[in-house]
Amino acid sequence: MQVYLDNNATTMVDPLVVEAMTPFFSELYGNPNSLHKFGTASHPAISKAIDQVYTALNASDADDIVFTSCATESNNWVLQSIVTDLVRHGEKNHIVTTEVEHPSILSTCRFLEEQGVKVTYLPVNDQGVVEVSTVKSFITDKTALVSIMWASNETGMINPIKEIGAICKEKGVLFHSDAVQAVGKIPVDLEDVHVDFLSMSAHKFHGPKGIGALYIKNSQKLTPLLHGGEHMGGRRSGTLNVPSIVGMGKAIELATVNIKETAAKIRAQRDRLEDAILELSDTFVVGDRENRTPNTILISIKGVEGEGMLWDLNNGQIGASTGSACASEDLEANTVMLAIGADNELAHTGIRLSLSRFTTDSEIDYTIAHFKNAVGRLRAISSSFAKVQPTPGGEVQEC
Ligand SMILES: Cc1ncc(COP(=O)(O)O)c(CNc2co[nH]c2=O)c1O
Repeated sequence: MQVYLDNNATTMVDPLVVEAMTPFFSELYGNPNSLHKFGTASHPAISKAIDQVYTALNASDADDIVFTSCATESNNWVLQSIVTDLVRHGEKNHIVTTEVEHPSILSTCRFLEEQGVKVTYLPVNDQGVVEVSTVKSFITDKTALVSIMWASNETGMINPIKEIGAICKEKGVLFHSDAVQAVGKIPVDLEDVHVDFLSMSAHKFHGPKGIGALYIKNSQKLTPLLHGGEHMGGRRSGTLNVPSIVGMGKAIELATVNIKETAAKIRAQRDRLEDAILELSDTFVVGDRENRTPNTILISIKGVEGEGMLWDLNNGQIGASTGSACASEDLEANTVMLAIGADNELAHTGIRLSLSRFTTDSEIDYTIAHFKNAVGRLRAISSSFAKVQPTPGGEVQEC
């Protein structure tokens, strides 16, 4: 049996999405900007995909949805263009974000700091969530943008976006949320929650890789990151990736049409897996279940290196991760676990398991059995998990 539990890294493309995309590779393949019928033939499908994204986010017609190549591009676009529009020529020079954002936010902020932009990296609490009062206390009259992720890719923990958005609106500060791990997993209603910009990525909700989008409220001015054509109303140049745009539209529709029922099914499987693993001694899960995306577990197993556990799981045909794939190649401690106060040893023991609507009950059963055996094996050879075993004479010895 093969079990894929790394859906926060990327997901399988839903076969129904592949079916929707197929005609636009070799049949309706014209450039949508061409005036002939080969180009205009794809326009209805592009319009439908845009409508599917608007519907999924409950966005207003006054807002813009601009397709990008990925959420990394969307995040770079907002941060770099806010500097172009509000910092270089204006009185503002400050960005507020958190210590636990995705590298596409943190690395871009560090790049902007090299250009003189002031960035505040807010701490998170022991649940990995940023406190509303903390955000409020660091906004000044020089703050150009607040950028805070809707849900963590590492822990699944959900930030108080509605409250933060209300504060930003009240203070007249632009607010961006990287919602990559929220869209398609939990309800995102932009009539109910105020954000000026929102990033999303199709391959996180069973759409194709290489396509994302940026939501822009009320057509807010935002200098393009990519120049060189009138695509997407001059917002983002580059020939439209029609198959992937169609795929993103179909994927977001499938992911959100029954989102509450789907989330409940995934959560039940996640909780059963989590409960079983927590029966093991010296284990703990980051964050409470009520304020977490339904598919994610970041669990610490004392005495078991995360990479060693990944290797054992992989040998058992189970795919998981120690955190963001963007950082998985190195053997560094999990930054989020360090941020919530875990010591360095503990921060090396994090394993992230992320389910999807395609995860089956038998896959959960198999994972529970393998996980428990793996922990026993790995702890038996772990120097940091010394066991105290009674000897025949009753003396106790370290081993
Ligand atoms: C919160 C968040 N923002 C941005 C990105 C980048 O999205 P992309 O550019 O469309 O790929 C990711 C991908 N996160 C992960 C990729 O691999 N493991 C992860 O947790 C993410 O989780």
